[in-house]
Amino acid sequence: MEKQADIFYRELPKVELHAHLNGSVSFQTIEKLIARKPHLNIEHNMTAIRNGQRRTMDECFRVFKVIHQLVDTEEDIFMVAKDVVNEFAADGVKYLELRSTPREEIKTGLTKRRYVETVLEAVKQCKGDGVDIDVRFLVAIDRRNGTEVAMETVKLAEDFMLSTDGLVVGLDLSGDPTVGHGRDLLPALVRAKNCGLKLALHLSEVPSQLEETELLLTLPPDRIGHGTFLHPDVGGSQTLVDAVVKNNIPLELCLTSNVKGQTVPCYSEHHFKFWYQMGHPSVICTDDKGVFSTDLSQEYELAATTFGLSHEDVWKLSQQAIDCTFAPETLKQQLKQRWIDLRPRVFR
Ligand SMILES: CNc1ncnc2c1ncn2[C@@H]1O[C@H](COP(=O)(O)O)[C@@H](O)[C@H]1O
Ligand SMILES: [Zn+2]
Repeated sequence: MEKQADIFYRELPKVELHAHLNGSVSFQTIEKLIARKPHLNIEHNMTAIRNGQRRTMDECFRVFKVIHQLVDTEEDIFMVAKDVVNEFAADGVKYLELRSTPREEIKTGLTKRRYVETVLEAVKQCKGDGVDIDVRFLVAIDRRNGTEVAMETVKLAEDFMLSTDGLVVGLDLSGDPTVGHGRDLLPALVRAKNCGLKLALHLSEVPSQLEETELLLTLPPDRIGHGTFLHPDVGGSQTLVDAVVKNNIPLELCLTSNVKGQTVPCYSEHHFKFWYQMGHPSVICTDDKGVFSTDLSQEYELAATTFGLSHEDVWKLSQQAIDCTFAPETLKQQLKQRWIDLRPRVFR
């Protein structure tokens, strides 16, 4: 991260609903990982996209491969997860839904089950240390891996949902949007929905996904990641917009991710404007705070300065995000109370 957001945005209590674990690894943590694995010859410019830089989506997905090389043992995952949770807390995030793709690494003996357990152990340790943040986890399906792996992932998520006292709340569908098709993943997603896992799906992140989005909206998902190409002005359709509105599906919007990944030409043309003006539930998120060199305070500040939002508007935006979480009702109520308690400090 290169520039700090104004104090109002840092002190604003925030909810982060769209954060990929390995995309959220900070410069400092990358430093520690590089020191652990000098033989990989990985440099910082291979793991983060600095301000003013742009990458194609393809290049973005190559960055994740580099980070995955650096994060391939239980120890690495534990450290990364702890650091990421602490960093979000330090940025004023009070509730975080973290997502990650369970990975098997034959070389190091890492299994998908241990992968998830390790992330959850890190989350619990943070809680035990008194870090001021509530964390929940979404198990991610990488769309490139197809039908069978998706189904296995759902089964794993289901097991964890039942055995972790509500820490695992749902499923994410992510991965390179130019690879694979949602129709192959539909049976796994239907199963997930039927067993009570909440669904946060990356939809229409690139222009070519109209048909897939139409299909996956029939589930319907509980939240949509990006939804960049849903509306008719950018090649989507009114039918898609109507389906999202009718089902009241919140959108997770990640300004810097979309601008740096070049699916949106500039901040002022971000689809936040379209959905926010309609009064549709829209949640500002980071996506990959490490890779895109940002944090949630900065994303709120960027939304405010780009679209002329007052501090009061920004406050409402962060408060309304509570209702878009997959947290149980009791936790939502506690969070709403926190917002009330913290307000005088933020507006002093
Ligand atoms: C930029 N837009 C994006 N679109 C789609 N998927 C993305 C993404 N950013 C990240 N991921 C997904 O998250 C993984 C890295 O974190 P984890 O190893 O799971 O913790 C990536 O490999 C990709 O599958
Ligand atoms: Zn994402």
